[in-house]
Amino acid sequence: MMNFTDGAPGAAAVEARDLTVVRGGRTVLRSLTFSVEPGRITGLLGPSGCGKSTLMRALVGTQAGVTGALTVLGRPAGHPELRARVGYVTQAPSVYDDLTVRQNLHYFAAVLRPGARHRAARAEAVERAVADVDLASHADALAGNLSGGQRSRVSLAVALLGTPELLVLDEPTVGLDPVLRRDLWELFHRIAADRGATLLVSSHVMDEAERCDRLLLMRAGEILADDTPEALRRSTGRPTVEAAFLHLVDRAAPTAAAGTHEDRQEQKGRPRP
Ligand SMILES: Nc1ncnc2c1ncn2[C@@H]1O[C@H](COP(=O)(O)OP(=O)(O)OP(=O)(O)O)[C@@H](O)[C@H]1O
Repeated sequence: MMNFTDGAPGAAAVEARDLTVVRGGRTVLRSLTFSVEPGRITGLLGPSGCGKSTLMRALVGTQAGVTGALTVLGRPAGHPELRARVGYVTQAPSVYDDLTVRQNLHYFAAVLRPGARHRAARAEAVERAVADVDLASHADALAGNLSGGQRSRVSLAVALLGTPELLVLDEPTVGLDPVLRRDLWELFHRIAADRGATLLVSSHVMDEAERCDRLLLMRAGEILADDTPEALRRSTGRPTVEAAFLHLVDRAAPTAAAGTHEDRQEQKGRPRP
């Protein structure tokens, strides 16, 4: 995979050009070109199966079958230097059920910053992350005894430990009640405003689109629109981002059908990874 030259100050947090991903012999992302502004919240929205998780996996360097150019914080996606600079929260909470919330965080903090000399800094980072996700009252509860939403927040706290410059969050609000969803979005905005971090947040809930600074609307492995919520509503003449998205889907329908045919042509000559 190619990469762009090192990022200058103010450069895009993510730059993709002709980014294509083939999974199981099928092209699931096709020739995407976009950039993600630093210090802002970009929403990655689209229906189930459109390729949001695949795109996020490509960004953090865990996806095979990636071609094109993909640069993250001035480095090729997956570069070892990015491990401490990028926080990634998968859809399935990745926490140890037999450890408490605090023990989970101490464990991951030790992986990030091993050694006795970092003990005080680790303890501070753990307490800050617990407070960030509003789990202080459950800090000593076993992760296995938490609700689904609470476990998701532990995962998010793990990603916040290293104060990452880029946070990649795959559907972080799934299964959360409206109050928690609102609180989490407030936290995302605080992280962007106070720390200057860049957030890429996926969702298939269109009302969450209105909370983002910028949107990448996806469908069937393609980007339908890359704009602010306001500009999308204005350019489509629709009152909500959801209505704008549906309008764009209807307009793009013939192209998507053509893409399916291309898929079939591509599959003929391609080895299965
Ligand atoms: N391991 C795999 N092998 C082959 N194809 C896969 C694999 N995992 C996912 N896919 C396909 O890749 C496409 C994109 O999947 P992806 O998980 O990125 O979508 P998504 O937009 O994140 O969906 P959701 O919102 O349901 O999580 C889908 O068509 C899916 O069937």
